[in-house]
Amino acid sequence: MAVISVAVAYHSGYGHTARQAEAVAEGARGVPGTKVDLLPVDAPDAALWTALDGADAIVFGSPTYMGGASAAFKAFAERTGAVMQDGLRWKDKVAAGFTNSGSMSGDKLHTLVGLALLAAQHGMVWVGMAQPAGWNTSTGSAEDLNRLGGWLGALAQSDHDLGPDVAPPATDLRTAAHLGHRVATVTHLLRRGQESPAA
Ligand SMILES: Cc1cc2nc3c(=O)[nH]c(=O)nc-3n(C[C@H](O)[C@H](O)[C@H](O)COP(=O)(O)O)c2cc1C
Repeated sequence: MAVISVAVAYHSGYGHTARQAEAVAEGARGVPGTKVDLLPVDAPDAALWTALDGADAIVFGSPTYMGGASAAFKAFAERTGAVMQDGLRWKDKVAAGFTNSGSMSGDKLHTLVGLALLAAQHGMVWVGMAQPAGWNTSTGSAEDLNRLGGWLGALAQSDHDLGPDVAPPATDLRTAAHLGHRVATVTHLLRRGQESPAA
């Protein structure tokens, strides 16, 4: 079996989104033949760009600050312009995204849309949740997978008065792990397709 690599490229100002990133990584690691790198992007150095260049899939993650990605994540995203100008160097890599914020909605969708556009600008192949929304029936609960009902990427919510040791809650970490697992699975499928192209 071919080994594929998934990079989780994220920013976290206060540690909550870092917990979500770890859960995405754990979900990806659960797919046999998958190597995973957890990569903070707030101090981009040569090692970061080398790791991202070598990854088969990149999962972008940011807290939602003021209704969008954090300034630190945006600074990283702007620096990827050099990758785009270098002949779309990340073209055909798999991409996905996640975000965490204080409010249930918190305008998180806007952050995810920004992450998906970043991937589109790079010619990457976006993978969504492939998971129905939870907690939207009279018998549903906050423990449902995908309780916040996102399709484009994984959503998490962290109460403002709780530290990253307890927030986001386990239910959102399971949702993040689901996305990581999905990304690794799709990346393996694409790799197999590249190895056995249709006649
Ligand atoms: C500058 C700033 C802006 C924020 N803007 C939002 C927002 O637009 N919506 C929201 O729900 N929460 C907002 N929050 C709350 C954060 O998203 C929340 O505390 C999150 O858990 C922080 O993640 P982190 O610990 O990874 O930085 C904001 C927090 C900060 C510091």
